[in-house]
Amino acid sequence: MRSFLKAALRTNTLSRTRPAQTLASPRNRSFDSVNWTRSHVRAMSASTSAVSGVVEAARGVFSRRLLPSEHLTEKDVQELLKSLGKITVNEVGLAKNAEEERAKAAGLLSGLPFARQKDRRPPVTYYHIYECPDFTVGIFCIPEGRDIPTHDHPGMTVCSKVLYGRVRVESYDEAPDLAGAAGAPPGAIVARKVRDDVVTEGSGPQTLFSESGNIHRFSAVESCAILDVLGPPYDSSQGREIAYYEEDEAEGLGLGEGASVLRKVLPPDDFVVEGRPYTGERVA
Ligand SMILES: N[C@@H](CS(=O)O)C(=O)O
Repeated sequence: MRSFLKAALRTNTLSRTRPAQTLASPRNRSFDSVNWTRSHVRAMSASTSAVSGVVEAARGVFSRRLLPSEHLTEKDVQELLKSLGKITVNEVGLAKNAEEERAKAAGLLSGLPFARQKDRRPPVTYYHIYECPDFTVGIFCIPEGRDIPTHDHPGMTVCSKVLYGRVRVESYDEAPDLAGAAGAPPGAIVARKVRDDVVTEGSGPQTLFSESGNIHRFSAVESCAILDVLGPPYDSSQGREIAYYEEDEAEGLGLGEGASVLRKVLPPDDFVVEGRPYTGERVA
């Protein structure tokens, strides 16, 4: 069973009581055609679309190139980043969500019942757009105050674009060079925090590579949507199994300035990703 699904099933009853297709991630993303809405069908008539442009550019990076993902550089993903730059909430069917979230953030909907449901801890949602053996494309929506916990993308490259909202990105690089790193507790790695900032739609597309910024956490400062292209996909049979981490106390271990100790953990109990039917432009 794919690792994400295993983790999700392990984590909570909500997951177990829902039909399998409501759980989704790049590792579990098949949707039934009944989920397609009218707008989706309308979009099918378009012969090309900005979303198809992203898929085509991703093919150029992950399918046609002989270079393994581990060796990709900024230069190799430029076309893909350019095509991601053209995507807005309109192309992916999230204009209404974005409008509602902006209104909530501005306090305009504070009298309405759903605005009072903060304690319900809404889940992260996932809109599956496309997958093939070389890469996957989908959108994660993270409600304000929730996160995608610290995790890695072994041997993978990920190009992303924030479509709305504000997300804090904390990224780490493994740092075997740090003094004392070899003495990390079993099941832990020594890493350097290489990034801690807030990203918005205006920040433009971003990339993480197999050796840089590969471990990260997304925390929604405001509810946000992130379009992700991951290549190659997670696949435990190929050594690309997702791992989750928690930061341990590094002080007193003599690891040197800026060192973090990341201990491998199971995903938190309340971390659940629910699938939603994608209603945006169809991939030609
Ligand atoms: N790679 C994460 C999502 S993220 O890095 O945007 C996952 O597939 O769960």
